[in-house]
Amino acid sequence: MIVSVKNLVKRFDKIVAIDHLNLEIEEGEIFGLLGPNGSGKSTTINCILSLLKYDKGSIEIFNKPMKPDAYDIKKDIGVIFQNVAVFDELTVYENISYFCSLYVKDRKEVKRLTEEAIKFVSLEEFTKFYPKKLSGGLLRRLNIACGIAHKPKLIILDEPTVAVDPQSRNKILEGIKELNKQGATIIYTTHYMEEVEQICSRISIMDKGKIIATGTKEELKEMISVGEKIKLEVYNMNEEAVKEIRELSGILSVKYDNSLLTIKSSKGRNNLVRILEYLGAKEIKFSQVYTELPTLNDVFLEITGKELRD
Ligand SMILES: Nc1ncnc2c1ncn2[C@@H]1O[C@H](COP(=O)(O)OP(=O)(O)OP(=O)(O)O)[C@@H](O)[C@H]1O
Repeated sequence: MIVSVKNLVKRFDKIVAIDHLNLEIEEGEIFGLLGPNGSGKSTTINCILSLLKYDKGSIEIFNKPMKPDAYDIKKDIGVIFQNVAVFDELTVYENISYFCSLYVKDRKEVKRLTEEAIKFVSLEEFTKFYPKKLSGGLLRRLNIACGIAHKPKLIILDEPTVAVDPQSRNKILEGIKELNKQGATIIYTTHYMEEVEQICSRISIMDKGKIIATGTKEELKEMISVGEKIKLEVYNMNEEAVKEIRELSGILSVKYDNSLLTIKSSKGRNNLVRILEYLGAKEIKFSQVYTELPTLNDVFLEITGKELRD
């Protein structure tokens, strides 16, 4: 086991930030911790890293108890925090080299690893730049390079793509997949469901300090009753018709707003056929039919009754 968290409880005075949380992360996973702002993702990470004292529970990393002075464990962990943490007085090259030298003593090896990290995040043209001269996306890439240059076995990224342009975001996500291919286990926290769907092999969904569901994205979507979302543009719909569609078999909910009819149906075949037959029989005209499979937001909505919000 790479990370094992048992019964973790963390309070800030009266706020219970983490409420009896359990996590097991195995070697080779890209593990996603998905939850809205304030759900407890960063607090969980800070406890895992022994940066925060917790009230109850136990944490093991690489099958050894994690403690504030467990340097043998820490040298094999790379952390990339939400807030960029680099030195303004050092250039791109000097920053990466500095962070790498905290873990690696041999100077030649530090140079080799620094150059490799620069190449990995495509900052070759910016090695002599100071952080203040970098755009937001490039700065994030520097932050990542500083966290991974020493080739850690476990890489923890806490919301590394907040306020990043789409191009840098994709580069970051592709980079994470590559680090995983090279052998690193990844923990990735975010409130963007698309990101965990794109890269994570397993996902835990958090809300109010608790893990409310865990599985692959397919398993999570299997847990809920929504099978698909059907959207149709319909122009002459009255309340009676909305009510009758709601009563068709396999229909979970119906919303009609601004000529758009949104229907959530349960798993199973022929839901769309039944709706179209009904509209045909009632001579209700429609155009544009879209169907969507459930998203992780639907999973969150069904379990918690509220939107994950993107
Ligand atoms: N140092 C602190 N003192 C008091 N309360 C805190 C502290 N840090 C976090 N909290 C509270 O603990 C809860 C969990 O916060 P946390 O930052 O872990 O959530 P998060 O999921 O990482 O959210 P975000 O994406 O906004 O960082 C929140 O209610 C937050 O207000």
